Amino acid sequence: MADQEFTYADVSEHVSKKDLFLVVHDKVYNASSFVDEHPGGEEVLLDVGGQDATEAFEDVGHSDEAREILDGMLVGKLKRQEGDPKPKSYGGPTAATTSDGASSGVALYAVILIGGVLAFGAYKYLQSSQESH
Ligand code: HEM
Repeated sequence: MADQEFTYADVSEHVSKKDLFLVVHDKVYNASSFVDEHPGGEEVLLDVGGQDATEAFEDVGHSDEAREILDGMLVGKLKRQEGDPKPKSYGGPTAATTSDGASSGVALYAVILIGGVLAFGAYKYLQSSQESH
């Protein structure tokens, strides 16, 4: 049963609470038995029913236990077809923000440093021009 292949069209037919399929990392899961038990609430699962839930699932940073529950609900693989949405590539929750944060941090540091050097230069200049009188 878990070797079965589903297209997006197949998956998108299972969107009710009693019959809820979702896709995580190109695998198809039947989450109907779990909807009522989900600690994050049934609403979020119903929201991604019949769709690719990879991003939503990974964004939350689910535990290994959550992944085991997911494994237990596996019904098959997603069969991609032309015209399907692209696979969601997932680089981790902080991959993009970390590098952004680092570069703007360096820029800020440079501005402070240059400002400090200029102020020190001006101070020295004023001092020396006062002494020469
Ligand atoms: C069928 C797929 C899913 C399974 C098996 C699952 C399972 C779990 C489990 C076991 C927890 C408890 C905390 C943990 O162990 O990480 C949890 C929490 C949570 N889940 Fe899911 N989840 C699924 C899909 C989703 C999706 C698609 C969302 C969408 C945003 C979501 C949102 C949340 C949130 C917000 C919490 C935190 C609840 C809290 O701590 O109050 N989950 N989930």
